[in-house]
Amino acid sequence: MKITKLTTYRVPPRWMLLKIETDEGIVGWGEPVIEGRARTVETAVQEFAPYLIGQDPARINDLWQVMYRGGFYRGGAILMSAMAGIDQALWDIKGKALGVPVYQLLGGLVRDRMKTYSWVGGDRPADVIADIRRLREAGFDTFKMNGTEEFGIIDSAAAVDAAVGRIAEIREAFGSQIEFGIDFHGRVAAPMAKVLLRALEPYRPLFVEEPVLAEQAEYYPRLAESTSIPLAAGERMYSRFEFKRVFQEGGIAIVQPDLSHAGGISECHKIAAMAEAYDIALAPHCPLGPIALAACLQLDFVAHNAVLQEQSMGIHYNKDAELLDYVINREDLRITDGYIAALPKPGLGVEIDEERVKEASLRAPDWRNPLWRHADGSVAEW
Ligand SMILES: O=C(O)C(=O)C[C@@H](O)[C@H](O)CO
Ligand SMILES: [Mg+2]
Repeated sequence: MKITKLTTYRVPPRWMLLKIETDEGIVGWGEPVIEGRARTVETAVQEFAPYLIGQDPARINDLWQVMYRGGFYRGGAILMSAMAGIDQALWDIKGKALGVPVYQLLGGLVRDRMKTYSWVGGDRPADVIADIRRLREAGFDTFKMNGTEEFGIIDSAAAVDAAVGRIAEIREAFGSQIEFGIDFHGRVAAPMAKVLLRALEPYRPLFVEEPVLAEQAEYYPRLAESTSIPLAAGERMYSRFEFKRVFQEGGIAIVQPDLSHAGGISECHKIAAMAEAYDIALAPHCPLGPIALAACLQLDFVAHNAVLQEQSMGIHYNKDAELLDYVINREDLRITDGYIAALPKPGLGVEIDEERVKEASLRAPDWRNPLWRHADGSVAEW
């Protein structure tokens, strides 16, 4: 079998889907995208295309190594996202060619269903109580929300009280009937992370995510020493070579690689195994589309340490399109009582409605994340 064509579709809300065709008519789909840099990743995918066309799609490991080591400059958000989507599509092709789901090619199921969580509250997490009530009726009992709005390197007791007060209201309203992660989203600098973590301690969040920016990873072990709250990170780390330093230094209890940013199924499968060796839980990051989620689930079903899966249903970013808008059979990704069952279909387990994708690509936005500023006019972390 030979790769014959790569076609990228940028689509609402902010995703990009990749179709890889072969000379035997088998087609694989991937989701190479960095939110806010779709066109840049699209160019990176098209730069890989001349080498890939004519190659045997079954040789995923060699193609991955060529894409990674064949460039003198390597790694990083753009290239690893382009590679991630290509890798996902190659696994989709392999599974379809052999007539099995990808998880069968990775050693088979370690679980029958995977627990998911739902976002609440949006960029400025004001009224999350109503969101939680609505989603509990849909069967979810685990949630994630942003922990703060703009937050200063050093900030006020009032800003801390505002962040903590919202969490106190949640515990007051639901007690221990629900679990929730708090995403600091990199908005909190190291000096205030310790203050916030200590103030949140009494409300026992399931985890705090990105307690500091990924480029401040050296703080993870020190922050972990200061709190019993499990710390989570990974969405802005792009290869096992980045994750290994975090594993060695410690501090992270839950690792959250994004299968559309960190080199795809091949790379994240290795990251998951490394994490297991350090007794670190896996909770893949996935605020994206159906192919990214399907790729995550293929890993979740073979990784012993997988504990939670993010999915973007109803997430505040999904304007003009929702998680399941581009799949033919929405039942493939049905969430029942907060769980998704193992996807039985060959490949990644979802079938893409290409006509719908083509039509939507005519409306593709150039999504950019908001640019926030502090009251003094200086740039604030979003
Ligand atoms: O889902 C998460 O955990 C996030 O932090 C959302 C962030 O990744 C945005 O997708 C960036 O545009
Ligand atoms: Mg996050």
